[in-house]
Amino acid sequence: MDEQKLNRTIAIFGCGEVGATLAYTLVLNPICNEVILVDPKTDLLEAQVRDLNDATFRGNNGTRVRAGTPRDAAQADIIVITAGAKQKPGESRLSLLSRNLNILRTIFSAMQPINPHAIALLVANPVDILTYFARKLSGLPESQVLGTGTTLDSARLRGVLAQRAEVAPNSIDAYVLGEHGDSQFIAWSSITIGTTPLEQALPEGHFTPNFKQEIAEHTRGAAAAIIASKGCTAYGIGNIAASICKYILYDVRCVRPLSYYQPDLECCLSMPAVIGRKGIVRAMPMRLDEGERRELEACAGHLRGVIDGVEMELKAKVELQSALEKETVRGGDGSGS
Ligand SMILES: NC(=O)C1=CN([C@@H]2O[C@H](COP(=O)(O)OP(=O)(O)OC[C@H]3O[C@@H](n4cnc5c(N)ncnc54)[C@H](O)[C@@H]3O)[C@@H](O)[C@H]2O)C=CC1
Ligand SMILES: CC(=O)C(=O)O
Repeated sequence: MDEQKLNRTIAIFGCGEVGATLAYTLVLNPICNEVILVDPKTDLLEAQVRDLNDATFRGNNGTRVRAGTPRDAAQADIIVITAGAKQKPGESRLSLLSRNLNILRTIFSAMQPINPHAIALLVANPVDILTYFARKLSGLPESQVLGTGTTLDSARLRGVLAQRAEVAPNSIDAYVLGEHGDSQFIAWSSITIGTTPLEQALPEGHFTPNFKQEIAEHTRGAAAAIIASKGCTAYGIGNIAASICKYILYDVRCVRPLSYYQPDLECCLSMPAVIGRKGIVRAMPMRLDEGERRELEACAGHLRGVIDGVEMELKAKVELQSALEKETVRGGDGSGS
């Protein structure tokens, strides 16, 4: 094992489809010496640990997988959150919010205190909203809390464009931005194949509004189409989350559309950023045309609306709790009626 892999730990909350696929990807492409899995389903957890370790013995690759507690996971270099409910066919990612936010609260409260240098990588959905609240719940610096965001959608976009243009996907620079969800949008104006703008790279007459709509619908609907047949998506996100872990541990400084806090939009959504050992090293400003700018603002407005709804509900609960406590004190004093 090379020097950089020594004493590197990646903790994964949730060892269902996504968590186990990520762990398996880390075993096949070793970048750390330890993977810690945390899941309240203890039978599943033990079985996943044994099965994953079986995959490490043949090559003696130096990565070991073990079960851990939230306190163990809190000391990892990277803490990945895949824990949570997933969409049933026809359900939206946003419908998972209240269940997965409760799980997120449990996880971060069980982890305190957290390694101050850890990077929290959110995968569970709705990933942009969970990333927003993980910043608050973790107590970590803003730049150390990020979500996989539209990295997966952008890969799907490159895949479909590659088929249409008959070139390799990695020769295409194309970004889906905004929400990892229905309000996402494609930054068409900046797509290039090699250095050639997409419109010129496609056969004449192909770059039409219909073409754009068809590709956008394909990309936006890709997860639902897979979930309808197999009940989950795991390989794409497993590979992407493992790559992001590598960019972090090796300070690779790749530019990817990750979900992170956008101060001007007051929410977390995906915009290109440089990713390295400290998480979001810096934003990489991107030129958007007027229509794309409007889509970004609409997307942020939508996410902000969801966040405001959660925060109002929380505030109402706190106020109710405090009113009930006052009532109890008054009753206890004998001053109540
Ligand atoms: N961001 C993205 O691009 C993608 C996100 N996802 C999301 O990832 C999440 C996980 O999906 P799957 O693995 O397919 O679901 P799954 O149901 O197979 O696994 C979820 C696991 O989380 C565990 N869990 C629940 N509470 C926990 C806690 N407090 N601590 C640790 N583990 C806990 C469950 O016991 C379960 O084993 C879902 O929210 C899904 O929507 C899935 C694919 C892509
Ligand atoms: C499930 C999900 O978020 C995805 O595959 O994009």
